[in-house]
Amino acid sequence: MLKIGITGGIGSGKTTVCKVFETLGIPVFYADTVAKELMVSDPILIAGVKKAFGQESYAASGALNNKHIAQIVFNNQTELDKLNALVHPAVFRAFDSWAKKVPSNVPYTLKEAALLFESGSYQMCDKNILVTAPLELKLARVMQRDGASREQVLARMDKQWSDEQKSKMADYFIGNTEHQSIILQVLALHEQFLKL
Ligand SMILES: CC(C)(COP(=O)(O)OP(=O)(O)OC[C@H]1O[C@@H](n2cnc3c(N)ncnc32)[C@H](O)[C@@H]1O)[C@@H](O)C(=O)NCCC(=O)NCCS
Ligand SMILES: Nc1ncnc2c1ncn2[C@@H]1O[C@H](COP(=O)(O)OP(=O)(O)OP(=O)(O)O)[C@@H](O)[C@H]1O
Repeated sequence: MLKIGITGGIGSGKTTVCKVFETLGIPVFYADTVAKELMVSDPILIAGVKKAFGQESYAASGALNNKHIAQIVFNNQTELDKLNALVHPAVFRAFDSWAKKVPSNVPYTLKEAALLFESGSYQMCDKNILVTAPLELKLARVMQRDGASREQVLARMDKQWSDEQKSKMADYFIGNTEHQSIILQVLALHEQFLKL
């Protein structure tokens, strides 16, 4: 089964692009979403997060206190490394078992991850796509989507590799500005992937 990784900086639009692939019947593994699910369901991970970031990492209901954790990790690289070391191996395992269950008649699958290159998970994929957009557009999108401040978004961007770094490792590119059609670019890539 051909596995294609897809990434892009915060607000580049990788999730939006993946929704277009899904309309073509391509199964997508959303690593960031799975990471969040595991953080409230995997007992070992929950214990690790509480130990690293305190009991207040979870509400009494068991819900994750995203704000508490984000406030710690996006302001301190050592704390972020701790969180990544807890979460990423669990996400890798989940991807492995997800991929095994994909029906054999599917031409290829996508793995969408914000940290595809940074975490090394691109190595689990045969080819990788980078979604790009200018910095100001990414900032505006995330500020609007999450109701976040410019500083909060910049703090996350600062913890991700630059597009320049990522582009050295990518095989394909999708530009996502107002002037570029993601639908046409996805269709063109889909045709290429069917021939791989
Ligand atoms: C820190 C947490 C609790 C903040 O939750 P919050 O709801 O505010 O953000 P959310 O998960 O929706 O992420 C939004 C975006 O932030 C960026 N981001 C998230 N985690 C990270 C990270 N570890 N490093 C750099 N950027 C990150 C990504 O661009 C992501 O798409 C959450 O992001 C988390 O658990 N992160 C660790 C898991 C992880 O590394 N996920 C990303 C790749 S698997
Ligand atoms: N081409 C586009 N036109 C209009 N809005 C867009 C476009 N692409 C993305 N957006 C919007 O920008 C926001 C960010 O997009 P999306 O969530 O797909 O980015 P992402 O790269 O997955 O971000 P994150 O790393 O935070 O998960 C969303 O609200 C989305 O609807």
